[in-house]
Amino acid sequence: MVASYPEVQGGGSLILAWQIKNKNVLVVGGGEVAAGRVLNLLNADARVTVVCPKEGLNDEVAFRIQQGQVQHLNRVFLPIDLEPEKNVAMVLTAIDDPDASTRIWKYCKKVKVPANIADVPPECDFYFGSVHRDGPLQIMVSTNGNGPRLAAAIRRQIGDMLPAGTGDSIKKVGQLRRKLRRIAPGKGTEDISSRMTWMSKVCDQWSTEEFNAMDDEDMDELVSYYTEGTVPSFESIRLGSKDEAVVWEFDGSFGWM
Ligand SMILES: C[C@@]1(CC(=O)O)C2=NC(=C\c3[nH]c(c(CCC(=O)O)c3CC(=O)O)Cc3[nH]c(c(CC(=O)O)c3CCC(=O)O)/C=C3\N/C(=C\2)[C@@H](CCC(=O)O)[C@]3(C)CC(=O)O)/[C@H]1CCC(=O)O
Ligand SMILES: NC(=O)c1ccc[n+]([C@@H]2O[C@H](COP(=O)([O-])OP(=O)(O)OC[C@H]3O[C@@H](n4cnc5c(N)ncnc54)[C@H](O)[C@@H]3O)[C@@H](O)[C@H]2O)c1
Repeated sequence: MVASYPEVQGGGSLILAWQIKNKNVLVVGGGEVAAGRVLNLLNADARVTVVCPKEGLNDEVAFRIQQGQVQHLNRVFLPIDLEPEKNVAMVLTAIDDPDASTRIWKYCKKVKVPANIADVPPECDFYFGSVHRDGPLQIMVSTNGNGPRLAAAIRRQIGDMLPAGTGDSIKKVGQLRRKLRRIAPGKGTEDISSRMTWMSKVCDQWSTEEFNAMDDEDMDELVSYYTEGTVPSFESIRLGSKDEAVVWEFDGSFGWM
C-alpha cells in the first residue's frame, strides 16, 4: 500500500499563536530591538515589564513607559526579576552585552522560563517572525533563522496580495460564529460537527465582500437557516424571504468530507 500522508519535512519550527494575554513578560534591554518586542507583546495584551537603565531607553520604549503601557525597572537585569512570585511567563532579551545575555539565558533555563535571546539563535526557545496584521488576522513569516530581512519582504508581498477588507471579513465571521453558538449552544459531538459543517459551507460560499456587506440583521437572517441545514446566498439574505431564497442543499453529512 502506498501511503498518501503528508511528507514530514523536519527542520522547521512549531508555529503557534501563543495566548500571552494578561501574563507577565520580562523584556531585558530598552533599545530598538526591545521596542519591537514590546509592541509585539502589547499587541497580544501581555503585561510587560522592561528592565533597563534609564539612559539606555530609546524614544519609543521611553514613551510606552511614560504612557503606562509597560512597567519599568531602572537598572540592569537581576536574578530577583525571575523569582517565582513574579510569575514571569516569558523572557525576551535585546541587549548589547553578549556575556550578560548568556548569563540571563542560563538563569532562564534554571528557573524554566522560555526565553528569546536576540542575536543568539541557539539560546532561543522560540524565534520571532515577521507579522502581517489586519484586525484579527495575523500572518507570521519565518525563514527559520535563514534570512530575517527576507522574511519581512515576503510578509509585505503576502499582505499586498490579500483583498482589501480581509481583516473586517474575519471579524464578521467571528460575530457570525458567536451568534450561531447562541442559537445552537449544544455541546455534544453532533452539535459541534453540525455547527462546523454549516460554518465551513458558509465560509466556502461567501466572499470577503459579502461578509463585509453583511449587517447585524443579515447575520440574524443567515443563522436562522442553520436549523434547516441550508446555506443561502447573500442575495437571498438581502431579499429576506426564505421562499425565494437560493439555497445550497445541506447533504446531511456531519464532519469532514
Ligand atoms: C523577522 C524579525 C522579527 C522580529 O525581530 O521582530 C526577526 N528579525 C528581524 C529583522 C532583522 N534581524 C536582523 C536584521 C539585519 C539583516 C540580516 O542579518 O538579515 C534584520 C533586518 C532588518 O533589521 O531590517 C539581524 C539578526 N537577526 C537574527 C540575528 C542572529 C543570527 O542570525 O545569528 C541577527 C544578526 C545577524 C548577524 O550577526 O549578522 C536572528 C533572528 N531574527 C529573527 C527575527 C529570528 C529569525 C526569523 C526568521 O528567520 O525568519 C531570529 C533567529 C531570532 C529572533 O530574533 O527571534 C525581524 C523582521 C521584522 C519585520 O520587519 O517584519
Ligand atoms: N534578532 C534581531 O532581530 C536583531 C536585529 C537587530 C539587532 N539585534 C541584536 O539585538 C541586540 C540589541 O539591539 P538594539 O539595537 O536594541 O541595541 P541597543 O544598543 O539599542 O540597546 C541595547 C540595550 O540593552 C541595555 N542593556 C545592556 N545590558 C543590559 C542588562 N544587563 N540589563 C538590562 N539592560 C541592558 C542597554 O541599556 C540598551 O538599552 C544587539 O545585540 C543587536 O545586535 C537583533
